[in-house]
Amino acid sequence: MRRLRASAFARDLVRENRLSPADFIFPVFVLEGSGQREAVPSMPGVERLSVDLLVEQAREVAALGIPALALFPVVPAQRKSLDAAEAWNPDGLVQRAVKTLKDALPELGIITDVALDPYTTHGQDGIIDDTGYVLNDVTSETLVKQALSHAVAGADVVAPSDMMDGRIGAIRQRLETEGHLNTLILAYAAKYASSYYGPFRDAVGSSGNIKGGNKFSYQMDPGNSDEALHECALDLAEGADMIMVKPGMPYLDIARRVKQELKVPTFAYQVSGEYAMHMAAFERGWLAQEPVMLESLLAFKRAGCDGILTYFAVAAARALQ
Ligand SMILES: NCc1[nH]cc(CCC(=O)O)c1CC(=O)O
Ligand SMILES: [Mg+2]
Repeated sequence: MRRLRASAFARDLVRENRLSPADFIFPVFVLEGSGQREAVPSMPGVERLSVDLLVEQAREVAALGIPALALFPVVPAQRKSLDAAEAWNPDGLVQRAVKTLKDALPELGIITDVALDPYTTHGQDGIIDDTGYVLNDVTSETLVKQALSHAVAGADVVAPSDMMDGRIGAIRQRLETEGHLNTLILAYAAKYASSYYGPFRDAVGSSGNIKGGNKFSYQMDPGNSDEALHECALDLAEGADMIMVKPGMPYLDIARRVKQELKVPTFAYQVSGEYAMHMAAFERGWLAQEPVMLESLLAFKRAGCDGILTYFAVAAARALQ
């Protein structure tokens, strides 16, 4: 076996999987105002940006050959409510950010997150009843309005990350009747109730709202694997174009099964906690940043993913130039 490992040319020639900037989706946190830039303490190197600065960052993203951005809003407390009405405000932060980005960089794919957690006072992804239970169908109707407002603003891809049942079908139907025939749906079909999301909740400012709560009644149980295939099959039947598995590295087995059994475009989200643990080790000098970052991303390709949503997108794309 060692003959093919003995020289760089032979290793290059027989390498089965490789990374390219075209594999990445870059997640960004968008703030109100202009000239605003805030560091996220639990995610070193990640900044929340107002739309004007985000456009500058998006230019670099596009120049590096990264195909798409995923937008996550930081919603001011006074815009949060029990009914999450700000989520479908045509002049809301996300809707304005989408318009501005599409005007500035029409070729860059813009993916929007369809979920209510940035907009609810309690930080849950849906509308709750008086026991705190997240109501499925009422939430789904709200998600339809939110997704449509994103499509109207010009989003290329709407990405429901809420895990309500039936919402993909409802969103697809509404997009069709409103004439948004080519708006893509990236379904967070296999999204686990993970403890790796903590830094993200800090970044969007929802961790204080959700307090000691959890999302066990709608996100998947980490013990399950077959259920992920069932979830993905349902979302595909309802009209999803692409599937997201989330988190990433601890769920590579799921990404592998989804790709192998369903043979559809499959993405994985290397989530905030995965980013944070890598960065913590890099900052301490315990792991070497560039090779470990690239190795962590290559694992997704080997598992069969078509792409990776990662906070390392820009750093990795630079490393690959
Ligand atoms: N709609 C919720 C949402 N959208 C993106 C993330 C997490 C992403 C990350 O950790 O990087 C979450 C997590 C949650 O359920 O609170
Ligand atoms: Mg589902």
